Amino acid sequence: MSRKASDNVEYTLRSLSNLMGEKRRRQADGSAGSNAAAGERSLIAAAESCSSINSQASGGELELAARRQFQQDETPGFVYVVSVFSALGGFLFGYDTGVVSGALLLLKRELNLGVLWQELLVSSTVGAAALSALAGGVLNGFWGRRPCILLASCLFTAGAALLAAAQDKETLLGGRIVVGLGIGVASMTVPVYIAEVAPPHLRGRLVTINTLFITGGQFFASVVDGAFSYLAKDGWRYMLGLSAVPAIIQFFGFLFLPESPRWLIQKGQTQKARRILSQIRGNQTIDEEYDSIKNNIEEEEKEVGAAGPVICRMLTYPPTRRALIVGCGLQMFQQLSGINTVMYYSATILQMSGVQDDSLAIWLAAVTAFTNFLFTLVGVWLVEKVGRRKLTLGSLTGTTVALIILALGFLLSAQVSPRVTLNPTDPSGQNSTCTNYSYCNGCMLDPDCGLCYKLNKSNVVESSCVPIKKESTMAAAWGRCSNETRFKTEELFWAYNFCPTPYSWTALLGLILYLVFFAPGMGPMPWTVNSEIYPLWARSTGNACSSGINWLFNVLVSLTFLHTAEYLTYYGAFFLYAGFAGMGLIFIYGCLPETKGKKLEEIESLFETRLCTCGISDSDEGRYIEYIRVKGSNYHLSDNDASDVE
Ligand SMILES: O[C@H]1[C@H](O)[C@@H](O)[C@H](O)[C@@H](O)[C@H]1O
Repeated sequence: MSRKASDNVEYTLRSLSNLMGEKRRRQADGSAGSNAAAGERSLIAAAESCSSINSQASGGELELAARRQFQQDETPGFVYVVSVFSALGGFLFGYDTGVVSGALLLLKRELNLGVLWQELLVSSTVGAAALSALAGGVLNGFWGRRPCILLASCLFTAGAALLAAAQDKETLLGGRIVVGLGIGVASMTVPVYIAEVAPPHLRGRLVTINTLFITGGQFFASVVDGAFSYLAKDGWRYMLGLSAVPAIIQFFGFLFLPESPRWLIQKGQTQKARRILSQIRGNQTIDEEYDSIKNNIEEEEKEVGAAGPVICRMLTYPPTRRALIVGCGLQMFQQLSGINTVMYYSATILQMSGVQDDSLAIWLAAVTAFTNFLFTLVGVWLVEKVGRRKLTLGSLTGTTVALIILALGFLLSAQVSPRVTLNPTDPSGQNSTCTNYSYCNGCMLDPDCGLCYKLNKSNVVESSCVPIKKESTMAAAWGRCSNETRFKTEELFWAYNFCPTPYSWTALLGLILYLVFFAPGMGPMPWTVNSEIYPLWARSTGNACSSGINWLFNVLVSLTFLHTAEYLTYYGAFFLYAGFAGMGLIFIYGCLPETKGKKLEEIESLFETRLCTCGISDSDEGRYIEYIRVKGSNYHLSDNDASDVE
């Protein structure tokens, strides 16, 4: 379809040289246009090959023209400004989902929150995000991308204000729901918007920057949590209220930033779209891009029709149905690989591996979040080099192996679980299940108990299983480990959620490998791929559904983790995630096509063949076929020989 569309376009000699240069550039360095020097070389080469078309033109003139063209081809900085301002939505997504764990530590003491309320404050946001991501599809279609981003920043600001000023838990819940509504709209709109304004050779990188901002937001949140954790009174107000700052910056920034030109063309506002497109593309010629978007929209309408709800049209039209399955599958497997539980339990895993200082725990979470951020940066760098498919496959393979190592770490720890040697009695005379366990393993799996012990060299001695404090898992309710200051003076250790064993380093290795592999691929690619696989008419709805699936599985995995660990033990839970990741690997191998370097309008054709045949057509990956019309004649650009052109 895109090929037909481009057939209609009259190409000038200049755009022909451009296309040839682009193709050579891809062949030369495998990275579409990212390497400036290679780009320049290829354009000069294209100009040289064009010299046989126009025998009068001297080589010098052509070289000059090619150089001029190359300068024009440089991506204008405005695209980066637009992307960074939109990605603030990603930052807020990361910040608001990450900050709550630290805030809860203070909140539960100050407002006397029970477990139910703590869970409500965490999952209400994710639940609201799931709903508003779905609703965001309709809003994006009707209003456009820009108003949706403005709406999200208003919701973020209002939510932050409510949270910072809250006097009771009900207001807190309201604030968390408002923030969740903002997260949902932002999570589906921002990738779509960036993909629609970015030039094809930078699209993957710019959309991936949004995920970099998500993980950056999570890291920043953990630092803020650490910094304000010392402020026992009202520290949580700063933690939760601070997100208003980037939200306000984004709001005012977006008052001056443009609507997506693709959405405008779809709505018939063609003059405005042309103006914005040339603004975004700097001084490059936009006719080619504009025509291809416009023709594509017209063809789509002819083929699919415009009647009936978009989701029904998507499901009945095979290419979009397939794209939807791939997009939702990617988001589902991202969450089923357990990223949010691994992040959440990272402090425990690190403690388990020998970091005994409890006050360090909160900073350890920051180290994990930073690793996630750092390796997402690697993803930004790799996405236009190796492409989406290879990056996702490599990432998920490593993630699966890391999950197995993590599970083995927990398994080994459980198998050499230390014996409980002391059985103290509860001073209040209440019976607790904790004192009944004879091995640490049972004690660890009971969420109400912890192990208090001493170390003789590296052997656990004088151990007892006792109930945890109601307000904190950092100490015991009574006995030797009830007073944190005694830990140091009496050389006592407290283990909640883990058992001290010589094999704990295996879990640490698993955790590090997990983040190193997950962050560059499985973290960002589901968002990036979803922003580009749907045709314009289905883009908002497709992204709304897949983001909704992401949030739904996020809530599902986090809420079920503790129960899963109780029934299957910790290692069982991580083996289960490894199983899901393995299934995801098969799915991605079979179904995810490569979209690198393609125009958004070309991507639909990747889903024209039967679903899950991408693995088979792997060998076609590098092939680049384009039919163009040069002054009335059709040429096959893969015969990239200027002497063919008359
Ligand atoms: O892509 C993001 C990212 O990887 C985050 O670290 C994670 O918390 C989110 O759930 C995910 O959607």
